[in-house]
Amino acid sequence: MERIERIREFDGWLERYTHDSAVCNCRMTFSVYLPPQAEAAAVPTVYFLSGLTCTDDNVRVKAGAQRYAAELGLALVMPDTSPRGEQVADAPDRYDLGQGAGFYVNAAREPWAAHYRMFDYVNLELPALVERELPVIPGRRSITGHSMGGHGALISALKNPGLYRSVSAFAPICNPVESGWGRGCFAAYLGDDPASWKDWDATELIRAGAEPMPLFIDQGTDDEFLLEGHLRPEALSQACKERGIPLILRMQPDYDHSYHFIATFIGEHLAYHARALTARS
Ligand SMILES: N[C@@H](CCC(=O)N[C@@H](CS)C(=O)NCC(=O)O)C(=O)O
Repeated sequence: MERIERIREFDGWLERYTHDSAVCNCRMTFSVYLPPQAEAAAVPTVYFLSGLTCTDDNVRVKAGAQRYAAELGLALVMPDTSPRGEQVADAPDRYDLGQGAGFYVNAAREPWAAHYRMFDYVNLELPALVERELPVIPGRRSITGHSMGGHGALISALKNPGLYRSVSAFAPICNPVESGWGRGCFAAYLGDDPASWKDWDATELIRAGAEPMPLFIDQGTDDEFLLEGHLRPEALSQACKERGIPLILRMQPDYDHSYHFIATFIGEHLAYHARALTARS
């Protein structure tokens, strides 16, 4: 991998890398924040998966996460949201399909399947690379994300029991098979049979008996995408109740969908992950 940027921040380093991805079959970019503690010893890692229209850049400039990561001694890995490049299929007139909208699934249908394998990228290829090349503790990972990335974080944890010490999400798309955003992407990437979509939907995975794991979610009550029915935390909450999965769902009065909302609560999410990551196992 090639480092293309290195910025001093809170006595640690905000870095950006590009690398050839065998999984996505293209060059990928990601950012990582290494806290000051990483200069003395390897540290645990929190992955942050971003939402529609984002690159690795949005969270690192808007969430204010690095100050907390520096205090807590956590590395933050911030992947891109899709494969990129001229040879990668896209829907240029759509913000919610194609590049910037990988939806953290492995596409099964062309033209998408050639590159859109973000589930394997964020859960397999990227952690292997990060843990080989950077001062992080192998296997000691937690995951969070926003909106489409909150959906990505939830399915990553639910489909890979034991891979993450903890999972949280900001305004996640909880039940994409029932949301406009999810249906649009799933039909394109996975095919016309909605039954095949359920394997990539947190609420459906829980209904189908996913291994119990505590879930921690913050959701603003004034989020326009909540009000339009894209997010459906109530469906996830109901599934968790039926299956005995511990869910902390905090409905935060008056907050919207933006990074102002994320910036308000990111410190609490990182502290939650730090507790799980430093607990004796
Ligand atoms: N209104 C947005 C919809 C997409 C959106 O709100 N994206 C969220 C994630 S779902 C985001 O984080 N956008 C980038 C940012 O706020 O920096 C648009 O049309 O571009």
